[in-house]
Amino acid sequence: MISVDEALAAVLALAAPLPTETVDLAEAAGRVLASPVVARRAQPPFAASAMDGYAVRQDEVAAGARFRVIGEAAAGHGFDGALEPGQAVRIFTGAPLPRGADRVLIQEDVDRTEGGRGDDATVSITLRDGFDTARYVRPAGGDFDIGATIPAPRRLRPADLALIAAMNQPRVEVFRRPDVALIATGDELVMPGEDPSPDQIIASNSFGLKAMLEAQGARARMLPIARDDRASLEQAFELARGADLVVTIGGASVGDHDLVAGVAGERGLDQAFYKVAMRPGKPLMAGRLDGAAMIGLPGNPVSSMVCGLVFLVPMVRAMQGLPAGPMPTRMVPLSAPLEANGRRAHYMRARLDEDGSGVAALDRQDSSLLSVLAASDALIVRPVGDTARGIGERVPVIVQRLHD
Ligand SMILES: Nc1nc2c(c(=O)[nH]1)N[C@H]1C(S)=C(S)[C@@H](COP(=O)(O)OP(=O)(O)OC[C@H]3O[C@@H](n4cnc5c(N)ncnc54)[C@H](O)[C@@H]3O)O[C@H]1N2
Ligand code: MOO
Repeated sequence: MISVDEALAAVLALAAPLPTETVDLAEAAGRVLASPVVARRAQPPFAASAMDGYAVRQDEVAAGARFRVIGEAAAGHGFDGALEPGQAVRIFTGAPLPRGADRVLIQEDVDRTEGGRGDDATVSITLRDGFDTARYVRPAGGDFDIGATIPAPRRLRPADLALIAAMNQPRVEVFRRPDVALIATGDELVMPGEDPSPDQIIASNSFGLKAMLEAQGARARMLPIARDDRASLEQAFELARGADLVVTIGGASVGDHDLVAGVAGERGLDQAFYKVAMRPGKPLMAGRLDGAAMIGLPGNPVSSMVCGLVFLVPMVRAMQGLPAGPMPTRMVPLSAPLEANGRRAHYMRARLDEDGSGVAALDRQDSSLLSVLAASDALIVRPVGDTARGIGERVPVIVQRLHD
């Protein structure tokens, strides 16, 4: 049995970054940027008004000052001329500031007077006492300048997409999504909604894993359930061809019906390891098969989900060019004591206190209990041989990601 760290290093060695592709910005949410984005335009490209009001010269601003309104600047339609002393231009939010102006008076602060008729019509404004002293001018390039750069790799969030659009870049280069084939194995399994015989149960693991992997940017294909015979498993491996990562679920242990390692071996699996010193998840297997990475997950539902989190998530992240490494942990004080740990690293299903300031392991830790997993929002990571821990001691915790 190897350690979790050794197993993680071995699976990450199977997970090189995938080739890149160029996609429309509208399709890029959640993808990982593969090359930096450089602004083709400054934002704002001109000094712009931040408010609706009147553009004037800052050095003329004083309570009671009067200005003649000589024109209008709206968003998308600037004022062509230049502002002379004593003049103002009606201006709206987002409009370019006229030449000569460097201050905007908000319309709430002025009294407007209209005089004359026809060609002689004049509009003037007078600044009231107690006016707002802010300048309300957004300088050119105040958000970003031409050449501003978003570095890669980076998972593109909604705000990034808005920023890239503002930089006038309609497409981005991203890493290809990992294609993951999920193969559930076992005569006891039927799909949800089907009619199980008394000896059967519902195949649940692929649903949790699919959601977990897709939340990380992968595409996960659920292949038909492979039965506990060679032909059925062979067929499933055939259907998995072309995937970047093939994940089997179950059939990994030592029972007479546990066929995965045998069949994968006959198909040329270059095995990296079998069995990891962790709980749950001991009978984990990894290797390379037909040019793809292959991971054999244990069948117990919590084992497969914990292994998914500890190994598959880092793998699909690395395949998308993100830094390769373990799931991040946070040190959180215990709000209930823990017994000493044994010879396998233990990933204990746990709940954070309401305010996140403490964490307690749930009572039942059997690896078949999906209801306990679903009630948890964290995993306490117990190293091999960890001593008993008391209330208030800080322990490493993987937070939330089971529910992402
Ligand atoms: N003599 C030993 N027996 C077992 C050992 C061992 O070391 N010696 N290891 C145990 C551990 S730890 C685990 S974990 C399990 C894993 O075994 P397998 O990977 O071979 O899994 P199965 O036997 O196929 O299934 C285990 C359990 O999980 C259920 N299952 C399987 N697939 C699914 C699925 N897609 N959805 C829902 N549930 C699934 C299956 O029905 C079994 O109940 O082995 C121990 N035994
Ligand atoms: O190590 Mo197994 O994965 O307990 O359930």
